[in-house]
Amino acid sequence: MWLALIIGNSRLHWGLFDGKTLCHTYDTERLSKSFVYSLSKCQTLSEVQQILSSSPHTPRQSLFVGNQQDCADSSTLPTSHTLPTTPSFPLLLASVVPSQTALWLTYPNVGVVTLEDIPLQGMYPTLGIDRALALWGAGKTWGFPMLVIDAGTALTFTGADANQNLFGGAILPGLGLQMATLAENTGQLPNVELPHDLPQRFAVNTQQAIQSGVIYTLLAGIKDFVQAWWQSFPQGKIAITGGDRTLLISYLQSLFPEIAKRLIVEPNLIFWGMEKTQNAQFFHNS
Ligand SMILES: Nc1ncnc2c1ncn2[C@@H]1O[C@H](COP(=O)(O)OP(=O)(O)O)[C@@H](O)[C@H]1O
Ligand SMILES: CC(C)(COP(=O)(O)O)[C@@H](O)C(=O)NCCC(=O)O
Ligand SMILES: [K+]
Repeated sequence: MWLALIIGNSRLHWGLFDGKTLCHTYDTERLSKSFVYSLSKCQTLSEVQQILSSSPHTPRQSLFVGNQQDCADSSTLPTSHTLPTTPSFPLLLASVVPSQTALWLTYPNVGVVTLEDIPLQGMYPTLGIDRALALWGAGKTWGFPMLVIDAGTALTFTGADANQNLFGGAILPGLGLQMATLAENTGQLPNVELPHDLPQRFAVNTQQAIQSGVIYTLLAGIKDFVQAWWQSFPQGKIAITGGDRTLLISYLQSLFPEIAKRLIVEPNLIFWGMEKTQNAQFFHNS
């Protein structure tokens, strides 16, 4: 068993693996140095699950990964399994937040994924590790050419051609960040939640005007990138991930159903990418 930890700009994403099988995922807030220490002292799987799902730093979401056929059910996990030889539960880390990376490097049994661990060609040195991993995970799972849309704190497009060569991509503020930045940097605009359904385009109040502006321009931008991708790669695949994927898919289904139909929706792309690196091979036997 091993833990994968992805440190994004909004929160931490945890994956509990049994070898190649992703058993549980958890999203938590950023955690303290004392939490890192407590996790390192866990001796059993149930202690690890306990600390992740009910620490004072309560996770906002705790999901059972139900779509993996061979995934162990939580009730069948060896909850009293004592860790055999390693002093701490093995942890594989991928982070796009350097200050958080530094904190987690204090964990005794940590491996860090870098771009060098990902066999994609043509990556530039400052490419985000989350983008490279999501692209690798999606391409190895569904095939190349592959374009990944990650609707997280930032919204990113990251594509690779049939030869697993980075084609390129783009970065823009994600849905949440666009809403927040309007509220933070103006005198009269309120903080507004994202609606579940596609709003009216021509709004007649402030709240709906913000929602409309952010959502319709983002959808138009996605449509434009997707069409450009299909122009370069008519058979190219597209996968979407990230915390805002479900909302975006629902908007796309209303506005551009032809595009929505062709998207692969997968919350765990980065975990699949981590599992498919050499680092994870190392953990498969632990
Ligand atoms: N429970 C949640 N907590 C925080 N953000 C959430 C939650 N559910 C959905 N989101 C959305 O997910 C976005 C962040 O996406 P995520 O992929 O988690 O980011 P990152 O990996 O960059 O930390 C936020 O903009 C927010 O709109
Ligand atoms: C673009 C990102 C901020 C996305 O981070 P996230 O929204 O997933 O937290 C991150 O991948 C990053 O810091 N990238 C480095 C620059 C680049 O990819 O070119
Ligand atoms: K992202």
